Amino acid sequence: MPVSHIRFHLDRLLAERSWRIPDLVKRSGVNKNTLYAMKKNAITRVDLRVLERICDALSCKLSDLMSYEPEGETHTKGLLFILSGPSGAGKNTLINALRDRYDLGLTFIPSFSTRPMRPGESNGNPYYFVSREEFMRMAERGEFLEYETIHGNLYGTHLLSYERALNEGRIIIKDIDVNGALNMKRVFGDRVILIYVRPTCLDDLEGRLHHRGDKEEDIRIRMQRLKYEESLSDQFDFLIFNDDVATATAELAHIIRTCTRKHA
Ligand SMILES: Nc1nc2c(ncn2[C@@H]2O[C@H](COP(=O)(O)OP(=O)(O)O)[C@@H](O)[C@H]2O)c(=O)[nH]1
Ligand SMILES: Nc1ncnc2c1ncn2[C@@H]1O[C@H](COP(=O)(O)OP(=O)(O)O)[C@@H](O)[C@H]1O
Repeated sequence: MPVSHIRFHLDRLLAERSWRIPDLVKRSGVNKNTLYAMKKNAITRVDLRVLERICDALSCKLSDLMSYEPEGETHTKGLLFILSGPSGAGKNTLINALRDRYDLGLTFIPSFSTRPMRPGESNGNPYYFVSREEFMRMAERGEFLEYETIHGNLYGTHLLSYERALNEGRIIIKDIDVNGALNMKRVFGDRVILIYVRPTCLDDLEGRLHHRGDKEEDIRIRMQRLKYEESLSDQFDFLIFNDDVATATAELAHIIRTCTRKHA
């Protein structure tokens, strides 16, 4: 019988590094069956030398790899709704409309980003704006759950903020790019609900970005990613067509209410 209060976080540690079990086998020399069992939290006993080799290979502390979680204290209490989709789909518009018009008690956790601040934005809204050097220092210290380069800028989700919020049972909403969204699903499993947002007609996107005031060059860069984003859309749990903000916001609120009730 696997133990019930000791949890291994190998799944997350691998996802953060974009590694798979064979990568860790190569780097640590630990038997693959042991690692698979640990990843699934299905392991019953483990040699201290094995733990040491895994921590060495991952450059992490033992407390990053495993924890003792008494009843009711696992981070599987909260839920994370992730909106992804092409630039201009209206992800931020929907999040703002939801927070303004619906009382769902949602938590928004700003990511860290190196992109320049736009007019009307401030530090922490919608990002903590940092230099590339500061971002990379944080990444090296393992402070991000995942990070990606998108349209030439770095974006990262802050590990401790998410763990704390999920532990507290919060319902989180955040827009994250398609790669980051799928990585978060790998880390937190069914506590993550993936929602893909797009207009019915993809030709509308450019006009929206012009309307937002984006520069011609920025629009071109954003449109280059469209095909890639669309190619991953079928891996998402829900699809929302944002043609009308009020209708799409109502749909989003309905998804959040239904999933929250189901996971309560
Ligand atoms: N992987 C990842 N993507 C993020 C994160 N935060 C925001 N993003 C995504 O980064 C992309 C660029 O966002 P933004 O600079 O606001 O530009 P926009 O897409 O043109 O509105 C969007 O797809 C966001 O959803 C994060 O922490 N991690
Ligand atoms: N349903 C919609 N119809 C028309 N314009 C929209 C709609 N939703 C959002 N917009 C506009 O499109 C632009 C991009 O929206 P934004 O929320 O910034 O997109 P994203 O966060 O997905 O990049 C903004 O100017 C916004 O006002």
